[in-house]
Amino acid sequence: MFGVHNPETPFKLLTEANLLVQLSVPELVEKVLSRGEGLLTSTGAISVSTGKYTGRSPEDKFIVEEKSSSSKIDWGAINQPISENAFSTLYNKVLDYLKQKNEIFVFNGFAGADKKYMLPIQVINEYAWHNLFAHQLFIRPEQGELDGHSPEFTIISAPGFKADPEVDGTKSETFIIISFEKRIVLIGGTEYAGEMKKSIFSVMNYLLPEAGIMPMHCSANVGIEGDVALFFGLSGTGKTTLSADPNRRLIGDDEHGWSANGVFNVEGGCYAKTISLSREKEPQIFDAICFGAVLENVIVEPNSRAADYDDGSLTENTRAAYPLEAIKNIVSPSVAGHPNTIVFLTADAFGVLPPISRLTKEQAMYHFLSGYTSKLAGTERGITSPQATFSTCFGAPFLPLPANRYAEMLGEKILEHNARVFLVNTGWTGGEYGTGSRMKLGYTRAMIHAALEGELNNIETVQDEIFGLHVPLHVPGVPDEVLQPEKTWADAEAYREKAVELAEKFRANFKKFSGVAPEIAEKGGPINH
Ligand SMILES: Nc1ncnc2c1ncn2[C@@H]1O[C@H](COP(=O)(O)OP(=O)(O)O)[C@@H](O)[C@H]1O
Ligand SMILES: C=C(OP(=O)(O)O)C(=O)O
Ligand SMILES: [Mn+2]
Repeated sequence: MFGVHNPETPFKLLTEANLLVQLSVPELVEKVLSRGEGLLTSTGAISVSTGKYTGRSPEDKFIVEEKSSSSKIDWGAINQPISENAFSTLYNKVLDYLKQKNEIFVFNGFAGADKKYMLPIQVINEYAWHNLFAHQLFIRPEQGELDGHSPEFTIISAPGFKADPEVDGTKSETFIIISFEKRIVLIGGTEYAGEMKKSIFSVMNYLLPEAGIMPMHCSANVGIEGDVALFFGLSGTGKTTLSADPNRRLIGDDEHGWSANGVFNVEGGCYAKTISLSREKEPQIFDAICFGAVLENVIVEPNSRAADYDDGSLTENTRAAYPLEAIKNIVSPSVAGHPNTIVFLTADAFGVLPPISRLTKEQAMYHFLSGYTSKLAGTERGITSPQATFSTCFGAPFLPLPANRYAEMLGEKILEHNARVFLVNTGWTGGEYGTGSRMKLGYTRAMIHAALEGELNNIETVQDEIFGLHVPLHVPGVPDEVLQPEKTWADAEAYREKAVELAEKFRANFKKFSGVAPEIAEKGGPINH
């Protein structure tokens, strides 16, 4: 649909090698096992460990500085430039490296479930398990859909190839490079499979706005009435967990587009965090980890091959990848109408934001732009405990264009479809990280349930004195005192100090949005005292 065919054809350059194209799940599982890449576990999932890189590596991510895209990119710490020369040298080295391999795995499929906006993609992998991951996470072609399939973006992942920063222009042995002109994502040095899915998300964040579609870092599900809900949030805030709901059909757990027709999933699978996973608390996800699923860095008991989800010894960022169909109640294909409820998930490490509050239109814009949350342990290299961050659109690491571009689109959509917006703190309560505790999942689920059922539409709220948020006094299934952060802290003065400190951070951060309508900054943010 984006009309540009991949001008480079890495696939053709690789014909000397042994290309294994479009292997089925059982064939890939056999390859993973026979090549010694992973183990079979007691549920039939395969388990792999990724070595040194167990989360994304944002410092090693680059965009090629090219004429056709350069002026559009929001260059900076997130979108770091690399020269065309450096890219093509590395690209040729990676291809030469892959040509030496006896087996290379190729998946052809799509990103974007709405047929009108589907992006044909190709994933070329050094490892069988990465190709299985691609098969489960991206959209699998249906019968006949590959006739004439011509990739408009190609991912090449060669983790065994290590760059030499001195000569290759990278920062380390690892690199994740997007060339929008050549339509290639080149990955080396890291085995963390999440880089592949999040690279295609970055690509969609570049391509979709040009087609008038809003790309979103959110999960989505739909109720029996056809009511669609979106859950925005940075990694670990609960998108996957909270969108898996027995009463609602899942559209997708992480990446969506919102077009004039409604929302659609970018992907064909889910990528759940599995730390402390239990059937009791998260039954849908627990049961989805069956044959064909991929467990990353989960410790497996050597004899019984049972996964020990409580063991975080390799990383807190243990993961399971499985196709959407592994969840029982899904929408297929993953497209639905316009959302009427939008939830912003924030994991507040300060422990001062209310567990749920209803946002005015100005607050919705303010909080979307601010994207206040925490980076949770393990998802990015070097993050070992929750770190407060302002991540615009709750997905700053994946946005190649300036933030306002996305925020304006959301603002228009919220107004046009009159969606109600809630801010939900899935992070800390009763104190900051270290003294307080993580919000109970059962309470968060009850609050989300009430919000989605419209039970919070016309109820009594109290306005939070520091952030100006409208907090419900009662939510079915949640003790009243849990709803008011100051009541959960042992020391009210300590609470106030922390809250004021966070409000200051909000203000300081918001200064960077100079072009924003003044009423958003004035009416959307913390109250001036
Ligand atoms: N109150 C809560 N709400 C949501 N998730 C919670 C909560 N408390 C603990 N968790 C845990 O936090 C993690 C959320 O991860 P996940 O849903 O995969 O996030 P995301 O999809 O946004 O990256 C899960 O391991 C979940 O069990
Ligand atoms: C996979 C990731 O995020 P999420 O948990 O949001 O899917 C990630 O940030 O690497
Ligand atoms: Mn997720």
